Amino acid sequence: MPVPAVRPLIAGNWKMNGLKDSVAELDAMLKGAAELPQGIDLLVCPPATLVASFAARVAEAQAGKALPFSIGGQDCHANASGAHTGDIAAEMLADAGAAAIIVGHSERRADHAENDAIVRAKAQAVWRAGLVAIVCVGETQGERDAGHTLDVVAGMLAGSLPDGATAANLVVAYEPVWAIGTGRTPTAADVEEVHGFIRKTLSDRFGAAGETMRILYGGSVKPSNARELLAVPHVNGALIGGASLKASDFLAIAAGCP
Ligand SMILES: O=C[C@H](O)COP(=O)(O)O
Repeated sequence: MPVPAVRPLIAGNWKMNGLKDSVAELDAMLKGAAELPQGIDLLVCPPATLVASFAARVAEAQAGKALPFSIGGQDCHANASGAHTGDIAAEMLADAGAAAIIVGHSERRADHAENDAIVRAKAQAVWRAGLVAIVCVGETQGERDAGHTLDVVAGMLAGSLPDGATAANLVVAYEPVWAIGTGRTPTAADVEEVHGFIRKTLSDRFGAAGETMRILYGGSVKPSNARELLAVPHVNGALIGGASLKASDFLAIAAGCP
């Protein structure tokens, strides 16, 4: 199928890393972002404790400038408020200045027993708060070895994506679980197969909107492999864990956008 021109998104997921003094890394990212080629969106998802201060810092840096940089959350509860000790609502992240929220990351699915129905409800919560949902899908090593990658991804997309997705409110991140934090990545041909499959699935379900929804690749993306991965058809950016903690690596990956 034709490969549409889609504006890339380079997103950093800091996971459970970062303290107040990590603002120095954010400042370095903001400085470097101004020097990147035009047309690349950047997003950093720090721990919830840093969302408000980081968003304020980004807003300061953007004063009078077109700097496509935003701050996001890493998870949210499906409800807007209530008796859910330790949880955070999408509305709270929006109030703190987040523009997007990751839902359905494999670490949430594994550590917190989140299934597709829960992920779907969370994605709806993200939209209710007016933010962009970044929904993660991906197979385990065992599923890949058994030749079930596309079936697993199809099932996760069908179960995790709510109706009503548009190119503006949904980003899909393909993250093979076995590639996360391991230094191992699928071949470019394997990434192309899965991203092409996701594109077709999105187009079949959401029509024209599905043709330009961003599909990110995530799992051991580094400056050394970013250029090759980002050049794969239907790879519209990256969701980066470890390498997003260091401004120089994050910026070098972004510079690898075709
Ligand atoms: O959300 C990000 C992914 O889990 C990738 O993490 P990683 O770049 O450390 O492999």
